[in-house]
Amino acid sequence: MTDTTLAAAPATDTAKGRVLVSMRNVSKLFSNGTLALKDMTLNVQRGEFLSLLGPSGCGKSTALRIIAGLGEPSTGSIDWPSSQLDSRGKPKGDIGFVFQEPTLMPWATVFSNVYLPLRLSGVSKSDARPRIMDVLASVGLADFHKAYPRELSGGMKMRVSIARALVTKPKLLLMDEPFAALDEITRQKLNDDVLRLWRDSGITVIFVTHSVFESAFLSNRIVVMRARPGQVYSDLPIKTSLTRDSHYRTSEEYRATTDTVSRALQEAIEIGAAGK
Ligand SMILES: Nc1ncnc2c1ncn2[C@@H]1O[C@H](COP(=O)(O)OP(=O)(O)OP(=O)(O)O)[C@@H](O)[C@H]1O
Repeated sequence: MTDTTLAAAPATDTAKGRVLVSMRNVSKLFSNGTLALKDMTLNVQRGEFLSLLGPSGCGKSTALRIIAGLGEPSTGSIDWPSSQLDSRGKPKGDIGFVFQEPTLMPWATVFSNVYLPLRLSGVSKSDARPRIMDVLASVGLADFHKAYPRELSGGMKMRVSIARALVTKPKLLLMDEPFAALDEITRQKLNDDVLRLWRDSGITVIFVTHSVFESAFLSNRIVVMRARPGQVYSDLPIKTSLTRDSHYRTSEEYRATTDTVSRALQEAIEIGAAGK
């Protein structure tokens, strides 16, 4: 007996205390006149694995960067209802970011790459060592701490990038198409690992992807965006009673989920193309 619950709309529980971060009526107009986001409102709940899915150019990365504080909204606001904020209104040390490129320092070992965010916040190497070795073990790279990036495969480099994002123990992990450049088998393996890390740590994840299959496998909520202007088109809770593993990938339930998400994405693409 399967239990897929998919509904086009309200995954937005706005109960205070459960919301980690809110985008409130966020618009972004770039200086070249591109309106990347218009009135985007999104409440991200603690502990969610939320995927932002949408056609190229719909503003997924822009939304993620604004949440991370790497860009400012033109209008609207980002609110952190229950986080301590620094003097610039950003949450203190609460965000890890993984980009599509692993962006490792080629001259530094795996250990030193993962140490970087701790070094920047003044943690000594000896204090950092146990945390670094723990996080490397959690991504399966404990034996590679002395290796250099050139000695690693693409998937291993991405694991280092994930370890570097997690070493500060952030509450929120933002991932911008992290596995798009990897082959399918490596991607599936990393999907399994990210799910395990999410389950074990209780961290909140916002994951940007173009892939219906990846988002349906990973997420407990998928926010489908439309383009021109970038906005939330559909908000889909993804529930399953099955363990998300290799059996789930071939299950009828997963197929039904991907069908529903594909339909929502297709509608979002058509509405964006028609400029409605
Ligand atoms: N710095 C910038 N200056 C001007 N326009 C920008 C800038 N960054 C993004 N844009 C534009 O804003 C829109 C949204 O871009 P964004 O990268 O957020 O979309 P996306 O959904 O992440 O796309 P993709 O899936 O292709 O990565 C696009 O039209 C893009 O060209």
